[in-house]
Amino acid sequence: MQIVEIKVYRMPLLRCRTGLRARLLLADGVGVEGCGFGAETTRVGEVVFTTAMTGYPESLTDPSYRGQILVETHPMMGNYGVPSKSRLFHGILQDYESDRIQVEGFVVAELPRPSHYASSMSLHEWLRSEGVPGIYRVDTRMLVKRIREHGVVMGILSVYGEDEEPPSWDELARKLASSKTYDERVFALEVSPREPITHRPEGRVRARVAILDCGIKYGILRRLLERGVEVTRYPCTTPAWQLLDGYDAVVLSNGPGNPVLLRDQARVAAEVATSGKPVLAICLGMQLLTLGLGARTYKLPYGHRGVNKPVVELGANRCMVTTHNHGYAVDWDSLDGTGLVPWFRQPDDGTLEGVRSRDGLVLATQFHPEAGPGPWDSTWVFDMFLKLIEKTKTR
Ligand SMILES: NC(=O)CC[C@H](N)C(=O)O
Repeated sequence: MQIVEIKVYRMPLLRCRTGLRARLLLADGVGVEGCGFGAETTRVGEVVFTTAMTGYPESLTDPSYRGQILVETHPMMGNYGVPSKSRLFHGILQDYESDRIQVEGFVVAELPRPSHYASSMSLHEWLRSEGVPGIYRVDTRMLVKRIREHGVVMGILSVYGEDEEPPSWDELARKLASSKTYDERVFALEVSPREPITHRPEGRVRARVAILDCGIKYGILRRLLERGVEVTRYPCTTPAWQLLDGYDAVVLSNGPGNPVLLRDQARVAAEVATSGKPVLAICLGMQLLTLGLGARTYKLPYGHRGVNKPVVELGANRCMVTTHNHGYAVDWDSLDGTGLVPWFRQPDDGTLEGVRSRDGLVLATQFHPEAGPGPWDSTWVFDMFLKLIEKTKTR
């Protein structure tokens, strides 16, 4: 997309504590100047926002944010620093959703100094050590309003030293125009493991589950391991027979990017879903499952990202507050003939938030029942999955 005119917004910048400045340019011509933090580098990504008020270590390491520049609506980020990686849960990092920062860039209004007993470093140090740029002291309300009204846009974020010549807006515009858009890139293969990885629970093994790992959040592993499930994560390119061979059930993971680019994975999802074994599909997993069975997905104008999103369980007359991170959704009207029925609905915009198979063996949520971060209202979905596994094992 060609930028016709650039309009620059600046907050009064007295002094940047980090000694860095930053420029963020959106593809619609909005330029924002602020203080920089993290790495002195330039990155391109789709600019999206989350309404989560906390849980930034989990959001930043969520592989589903790959390819995106994340704006936080909550005005202060970094208050409790960055959790130490020595905190483990069943051998998995306790406060992270993967081993590294996944976002392309981070946009926050204010970056306070951290204070917390479990903090090992500041947000600035963490982003710098992982080569990720950040910008603070910017009007994130203005950015979010624009995205909400005009939809998500591509953007470019550049961090430079306070005494250096800033990259020109034209140069940033040129780099942005020559980059591929988010929707046409396949990110899932970048965050998927190269080889199978097995994690064993502490204590008795109640079930063995194979995961089609297209960028799984560690929270899903934690919720399975604490229930006595041994999990084996397979690369996103694994055929269905391997996921079914010797396992009690299959999990189709969350992951980044446009689901329609993952045709082979959608076929695999449909095969495991019709195998007679229980299947739990989360977020991208639900999109692959529904696509594979003949439904359609579409892009939401500005997505659902937050830890404070209501979903209504259809037929049960109850509502839960849940964690979301999705830019695409499944079309309600395309479920006919798939063997799937609606399960959850988002009451704000009516988005389909979950489906189940008619025989009840396949459970799929568009939201994140593992809630990392987020309220634990929906972790019972994992108990339901375990009950299904136990029922089918003794059949
Ligand atoms: N969290 C996810 O799995 C995201 C799925 C997909 N990439 C989307 O944005 O809709």
